[in-house]
Amino acid sequence: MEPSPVAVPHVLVLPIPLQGHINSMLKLSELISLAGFHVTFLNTEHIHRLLLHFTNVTSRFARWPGFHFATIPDGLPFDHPRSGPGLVELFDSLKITSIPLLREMLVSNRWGSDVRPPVTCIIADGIMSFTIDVARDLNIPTIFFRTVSACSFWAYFCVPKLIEAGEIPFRDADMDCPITCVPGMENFLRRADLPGSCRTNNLGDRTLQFLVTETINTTRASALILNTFEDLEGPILCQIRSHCPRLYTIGPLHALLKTQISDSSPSVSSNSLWEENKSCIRWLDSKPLRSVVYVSFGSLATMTRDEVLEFWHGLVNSGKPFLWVIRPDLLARKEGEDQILTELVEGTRERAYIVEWAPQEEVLAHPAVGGFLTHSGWNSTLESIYAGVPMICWPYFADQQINSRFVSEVWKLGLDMKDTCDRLKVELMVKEVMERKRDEMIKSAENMAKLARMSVGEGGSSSCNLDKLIQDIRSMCVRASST
Ligand SMILES: O=c1ccn([C@@H]2O[C@H](COP(=O)(O)OP(=O)(O)O[C@H]3O[C@H](CO)[C@@H](O)[C@H](O)[C@H]3O)[C@@H](O)[C@H]2O)c(=O)[nH]1
Repeated sequence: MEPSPVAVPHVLVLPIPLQGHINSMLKLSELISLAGFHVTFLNTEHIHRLLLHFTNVTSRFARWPGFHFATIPDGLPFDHPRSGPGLVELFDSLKITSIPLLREMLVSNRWGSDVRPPVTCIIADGIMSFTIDVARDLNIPTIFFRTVSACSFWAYFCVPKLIEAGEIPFRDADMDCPITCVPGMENFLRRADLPGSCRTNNLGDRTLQFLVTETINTTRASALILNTFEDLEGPILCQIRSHCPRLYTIGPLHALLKTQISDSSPSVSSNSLWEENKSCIRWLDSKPLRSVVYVSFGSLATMTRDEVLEFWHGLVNSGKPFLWVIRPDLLARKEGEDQILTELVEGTRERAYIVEWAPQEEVLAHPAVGGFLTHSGWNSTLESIYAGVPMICWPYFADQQINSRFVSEVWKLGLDMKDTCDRLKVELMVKEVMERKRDEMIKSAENMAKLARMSVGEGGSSSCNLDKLIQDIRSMCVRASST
């Protein structure tokens, strides 16, 4: 009997409810919607409320007739912080709440309708491997999207090998000691550069176990999507392909979206969970070419009062103007410490601009920005690479530790100041990037930006891989419906 053709695939997109993940998943969803697919984007109620409040997602996605949002509870009380130490509770609660709900909703065809077929494919965040078990029972192919760099993915993948070789747990406190068991990184990787959770003496550490298991589970998925590009991480991608042969690199995703959807200016495509303060663009307009240091530590990092002060003094002493994003929850605040923010604003009125959240892509594309002091989150790193802005890296946790090593040692796009936080070092790093090494840094940043632009342009690797992904989703759905 002829298999019944599936006219239009229906993809269920399942993000982790955190800014860096939601942002990338929404961008991917727009690209898939552009191909004419039905897309259901499953948000937690909490994240959906924030998105509706701070962005124009409803009107923006209205242009895709096949796209719709759906929501599920995350199982936590309304006022739970869902960040910092609360992240573990979020993950635990998601697992307990989501698995039965997801199964029930798929079985009852909750997201299908007269005009929308049942779900035919799932694209899940790559650290939600429980999806595979649910989907497999229902014969639905699952593709994983890992929102981190290929280099950090590969390092997590190699952790069992590192344990077997006795490289972790570390035998002493020498963090410069070379790590030799991650193929492709033998010449430059040190203990200090391994993803944050490897810095433990307890191999049963929950975060380490979780990330390693989730990474290895990727081999069970039908395919893997990474937000990176071949010219940036080619040698590491070869290593990953020997375990996950169906690998689509479609980064930088924000740039691919811009090239595929011509009216997608940065401000139009914001997926921010905080209110963007656009007044900083006017402030940047008044500053000379490449004179400003942009400072942001992403959506999750927190800092102590002393760390904030060291950065502040270092930046002020560098003599450069700076634009600093200080999220309302950046400071691990204790009583009386709110005062510090007022002092910062007052003390830097001449040369600095402080906002709670910025339109980051627009800031990085601004000609006045000459350097980016960043926590090395993967989205920020890619956005900086695409904009051709050299980086000063102060990694906070997880993948950021290895991203910063690649930025400084492999791609030569900036400097890595991990594990230090003192005003002299900050001042020195800023001066290196903005003055002493300025020309060489700008040259390599511009070269890499050019490669990034080529990868998302017509015939570029990421653009072709997106086409291939779209075709493969169609064929996966036809195959699944015929078995
Ligand atoms: O004022 C700001 C600050 C940030 N952003 C955006 O927020 C995102 C931040 O993402 P990222 O740089 O990846 O940092 P995190 O929010 O910390 O991301 C988490 O998720 C990333 C992707 O998985 C990981 O690489 C990080 O380690 C993890 O902390 C980026 O798109 C920024 O453009 C803004 O729009 N405005």
